[in-house]
Amino acid sequence: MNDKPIVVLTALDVEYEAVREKLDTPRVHRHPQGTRFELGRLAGGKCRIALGLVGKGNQSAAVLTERAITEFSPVALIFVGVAGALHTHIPLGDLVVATHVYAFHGGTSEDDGFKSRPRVWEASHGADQLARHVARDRAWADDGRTGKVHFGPIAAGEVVLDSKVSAYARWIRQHFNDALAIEMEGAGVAQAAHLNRSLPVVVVRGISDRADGTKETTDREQWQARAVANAAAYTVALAENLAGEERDRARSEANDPKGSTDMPGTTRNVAKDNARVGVQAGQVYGGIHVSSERTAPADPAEAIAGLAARLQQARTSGQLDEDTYQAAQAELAAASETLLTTAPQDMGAVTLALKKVRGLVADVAILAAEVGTIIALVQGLS
Ligand SMILES: Nc1nc2c([nH]c(=O)n2[C@H]2C[C@H](O)[C@@H](COP(=O)(O)OP(=O)(O)OP(=O)(O)O)O2)c(=O)[nH]1
Repeated sequence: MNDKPIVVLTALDVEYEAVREKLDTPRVHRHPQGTRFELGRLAGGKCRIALGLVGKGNQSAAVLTERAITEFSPVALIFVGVAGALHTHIPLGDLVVATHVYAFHGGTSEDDGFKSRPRVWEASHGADQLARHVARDRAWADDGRTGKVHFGPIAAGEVVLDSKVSAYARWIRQHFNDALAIEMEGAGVAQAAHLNRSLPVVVVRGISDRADGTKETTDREQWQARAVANAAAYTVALAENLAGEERDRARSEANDPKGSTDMPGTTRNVAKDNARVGVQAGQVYGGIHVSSERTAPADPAEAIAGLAARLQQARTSGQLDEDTYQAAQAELAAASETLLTTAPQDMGAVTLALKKVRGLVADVAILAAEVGTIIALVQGLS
């Protein structure tokens, strides 16, 4: 089964908490640069979520979206948060899902005034259709939620708008008249996704104020928490649907590999003790070309570095759990260190550390085999 997660990003703690509540026993996933994601399945559902907090603003949203995409290779990305309404027909607590995101700050300042040069990102057709379907279905509101989902453009900039009459308010009304809501992260997220082969992104915003000078009051009345609770409920339903579509797609490709340019589903083997798995295949079409997947490096240090990278991939794909991954990396680091500081005839400690790694990754046959190859390389040094 294809088990790539859906990445869900948020800017504020109140937004993060609203989504986190929906996860069944989330576990921390630490990025080497310090970003902490939480991975978990939706309670009562099948979809895996990688949840992250990007903070306020388009810049950090773009950087951390890029980081999340690289780390998890997700099926799709959803940004969930609050926003201010730009049209009076959208009440507090309703949701706005972006059909377009305007980066409204772009422009040129000339003698006769400021000319707008916004960047615009359009939601992908498939994601937009599915988001509308989920909104119509209203199963997400089964627990009595009354919020409505509106589809339309969202304006994303670097300011919190809390006025009807300020220069910003006039500027937005004049140039982005169809924008339904205003916020500060959608443009960064959309740009990062666009640069990643146009990964499908859905921006979901719960309306928590009217961007009209009353934000302090609506914040005090807890509208952020109320609005984002609606947004999180809708997001859960959307994520399950996005993941379901991806499963259907993977299944139909596996059943009809001729119509697909990708490899059908991956076959994963678990080899224990002395068992070995040669080739296991469901159906084989056409001529068969067999070659070794990788040429093993002759240098043990290089081989250990390659293995460290593959351990990381195995952790990301869920083949290795966090504790096993950390323990294996620690042994690998010890092996590397000893390799550098020990004479070639005295490699016992390196071999021992590598054997511990092999024991730790024994459930992932391909990794265990790779460790075996490195052990042989190291033993060949002495
Ligand atoms: N409800 C609402 N949310 C907005 C607006 N503009 C805006 O960027 N957002 C979204 C995106 C940001 O992540 C976040 C900003 O809201 P906030 O409550 O943190 O704004 P603030 O900086 O004035 O808040 P504070 O820390 O001063 O209390 O909410 C807006 O006008 N209304």
